[in-house]
Amino acid sequence: MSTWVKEYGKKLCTPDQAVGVVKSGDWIIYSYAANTLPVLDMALAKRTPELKDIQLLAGVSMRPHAIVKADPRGEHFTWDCVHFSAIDRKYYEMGRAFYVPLRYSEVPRYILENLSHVDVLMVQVSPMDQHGNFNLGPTISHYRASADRAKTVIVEVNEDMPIAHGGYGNYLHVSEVDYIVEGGHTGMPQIPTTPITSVDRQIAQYVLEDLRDGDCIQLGIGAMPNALGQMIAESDLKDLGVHTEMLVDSYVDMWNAGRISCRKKQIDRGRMVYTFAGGTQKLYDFIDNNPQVAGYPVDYTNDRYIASRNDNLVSINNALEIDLSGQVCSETIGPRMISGAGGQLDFVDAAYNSKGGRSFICMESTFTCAEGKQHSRIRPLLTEGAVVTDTRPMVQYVATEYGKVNLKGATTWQRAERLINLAHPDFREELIKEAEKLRIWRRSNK
Ligand SMILES: CC(=O)SCCNC(=O)CCNC(=O)[C@H](O)C(C)(C)COP(=O)(O)OP(=O)(O)OC[C@H]1O[C@@H](n2cnc3c(N)ncnc32)[C@H](O)[C@@H]1OP(=O)(O)O
Ligand SMILES: CCCC(=O)O
Repeated sequence: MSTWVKEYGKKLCTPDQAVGVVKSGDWIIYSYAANTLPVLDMALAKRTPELKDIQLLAGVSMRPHAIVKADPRGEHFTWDCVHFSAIDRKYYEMGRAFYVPLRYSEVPRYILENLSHVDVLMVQVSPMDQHGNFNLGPTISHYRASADRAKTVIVEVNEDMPIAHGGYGNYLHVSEVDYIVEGGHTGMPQIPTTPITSVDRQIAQYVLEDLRDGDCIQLGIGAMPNALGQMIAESDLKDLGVHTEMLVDSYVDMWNAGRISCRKKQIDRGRMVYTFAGGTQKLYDFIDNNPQVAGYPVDYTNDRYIASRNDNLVSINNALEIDLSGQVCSETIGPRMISGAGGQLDFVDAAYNSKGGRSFICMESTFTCAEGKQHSRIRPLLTEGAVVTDTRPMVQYVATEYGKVNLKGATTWQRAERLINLAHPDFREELIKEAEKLRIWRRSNK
């Protein structure tokens, strides 16, 4: 029996024994994206009545949590989230979740330097290999920093987790783990691709026109960037590279269609670089034991200097609204949290700083609310309480279904004119009147 198998045996315990280490007042690094903790979550939920003031650091939840069901009012566990998914948004609407305003690239440093204490890391892993390594599967993100900082490391083994190749930081070794829980076959969360609308296709078409063979792409979170991924798969582009934050199903389609080779990249040549992946089984099967994908910690993937070492880096991200001066809000509607800053600003910055790089902010020109009323996403001022995700000097191209414009170096009147031309025609007259009041409308504008 190898040393590592013996060590595994000593650390193996039941879920209840493992969560027994948690005490009131602890900070726990908890589930993130496809790294869910179905078994430890159930065990911890059973301890709800006896625990107080537990801080859970989580994000981009892809499965609902037993501890939220056991504590719907948040009297025992606080949900501190670095990015909201639709599930986290529900917790927030219940008054149950809080946001940590951060650029995603900064999360490892936040864990290492800004949290007063990190008591426990709970992380899902694939089964141990013969060298004593537990692979982190599709979520590398901030787990290396978390293991470095946490006083206690608990792993939950999922037999269904793919083995993801990486640059560094994609394994934990049994020697640094305190408790091992065997979760059996708990599957991977399945996130279906959102159907592509005709408006998504129109917007994506404007970006597609600007893509060139050999570009290195980053597609952001949400429906629209993934529509573009589908359209790239159907195009005749070739030798695309990938240096991104989130890997989704459309990258598999682009790969299978022969659009991606990563051969023109300046770093990680031949490899699709990402920090977390979420999608359907097709994506997890693609990652499994595939040396052409490389998972890295987020302070590598999203670092502007590292990402922009790739020439022709093109970032394509979605937004919720933009004001006439070019300030972009992608995370709130007024004061109401929708998602988070994520890696949007990281990649807007990195793409612009890459030789030949370009950054695109894309959005449908309108939003139809539950009452059936249409609202313009291009607004004179951002909705009161909205936060600025990308400051106006950072923003380069903006696209809606009415076209695309470049805001870099544009004056305030040029910005107003260009953005009003991207608005739905029903709102343009009103926007011009407001621009006049804001003194950003030039009489000869059209
Ligand atoms: C991932 C990478 O590789 S890097 C960086 C990418 N990261 C980012 O860009 C971070 C910021 N961006 C985001 O989080 C996303 O792109 C978003 C939120 C802008 C768009 O994401 P999508 O999933 O396409 O958004 P969607 O249109 O489904 O809207 C999300 C929610 O906001 C609501 N919403 C959207 N616009 C409005 C609006 N104008 N008014 C009210 N509600 C709105 C929707 O109804 C939906 O709510 P629900 O799911 O609770 O019912
Ligand atoms: C933080 C993960 C998601 C995003 O960047 O949008």
